Amino acid sequence: MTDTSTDSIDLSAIRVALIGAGNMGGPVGRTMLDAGVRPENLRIANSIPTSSERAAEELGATAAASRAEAIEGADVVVLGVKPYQILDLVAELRDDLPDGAVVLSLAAGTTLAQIQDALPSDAAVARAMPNTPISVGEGAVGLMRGDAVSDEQHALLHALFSSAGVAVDITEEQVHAFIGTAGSMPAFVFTIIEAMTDEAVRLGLKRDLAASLVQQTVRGAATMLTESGTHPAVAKNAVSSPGGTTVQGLAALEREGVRAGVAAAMAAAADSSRAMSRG
Ligand SMILES: NC(=O)C1=CN([C@@H]2O[C@H](COP(=O)(O)OP(=O)(O)OC[C@H]3O[C@@H](n4cnc5c(N)ncnc54)[C@H](OP(=O)(O)O)[C@@H]3O)[C@@H](O)[C@H]2O)C=CC1
Ligand SMILES: O=C(O)[C@@H]1CCC=N1
Repeated sequence: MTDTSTDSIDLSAIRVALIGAGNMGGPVGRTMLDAGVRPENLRIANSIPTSSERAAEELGATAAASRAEAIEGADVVVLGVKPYQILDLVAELRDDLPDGAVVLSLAAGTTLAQIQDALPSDAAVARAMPNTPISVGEGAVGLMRGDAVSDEQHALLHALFSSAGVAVDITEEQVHAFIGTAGSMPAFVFTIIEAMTDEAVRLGLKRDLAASLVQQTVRGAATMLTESGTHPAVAKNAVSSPGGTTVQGLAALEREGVRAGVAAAMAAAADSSRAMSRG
């Protein structure tokens, strides 16, 4: 996985069509606005005009009257619909795609080759595997580049995700691991945070305090590892006094199979991605 410099790419004249601004397309639109795309140059088309208008208002972008209108003159066409819809959408847009536009699919489990096959052979196609924390600039994006994507288009895609958190190039084989580790991971973390918060309430803390303590501790632990480069096992040992409270909790975690549970969740997401890609 590699990082790409996005220094000095001016996004103020770049036109983006966002077809499908839902739970993931919405944050993708937001991060592109944060990176410098102008609101009038981010045109949104959802399934029906009222939905496009609602999404555009929420993001501070522009609603298009139709999918065809959204992609007119676009430099980048982002496809944020569900995987089962994407090839029909590509077939619908095929004849109206502007020359020089790069098609960027967010869909899990639909390969570059499948999208490329539905388009003229010289069409530039890329995939992005984002996660929802890009909405706060703390997400991760894996970018997959099709053969017809030029160096300039590739740099443009990186620039569009420059406010997302981390954006790295990955291969389509790596995307399965990437989904387990980043794309689906927020849902696993949210579930664990919910469980910790509920238990803090059961132990007697008020819910507001419980929620803020759990979030602060999870955020703090992650920041500590990032900033210090310390191995998690070393950081864990520094919390664990001999015969103290932490070792009792850690022994319970191991007994309950938390490590195996986390690994199984990540592997299940990766396996599901691989199975979807096989069709
Ligand atoms: N959610 C996540 O965390 C992640 C999702 N993804 C991928 O992102 C894609 C979208 O997922 P998600 O955002 O969760 O799904 P949502 O259901 O939240 O959003 C789908 C969006 O597509 C729109 N849509 C549906 N049909 C059409 C159409 N014919 N033309 C234009 N827009 C249409 C919907 O509009 P309307 O509301 O009007 O129906 C909605 O805005 C999927 O392919 C998924 O694999 C990738 C990484 C993470
Ligand atoms: O659940 C899904 O299929 C999508 C892909 C990664 C996160 N959400």
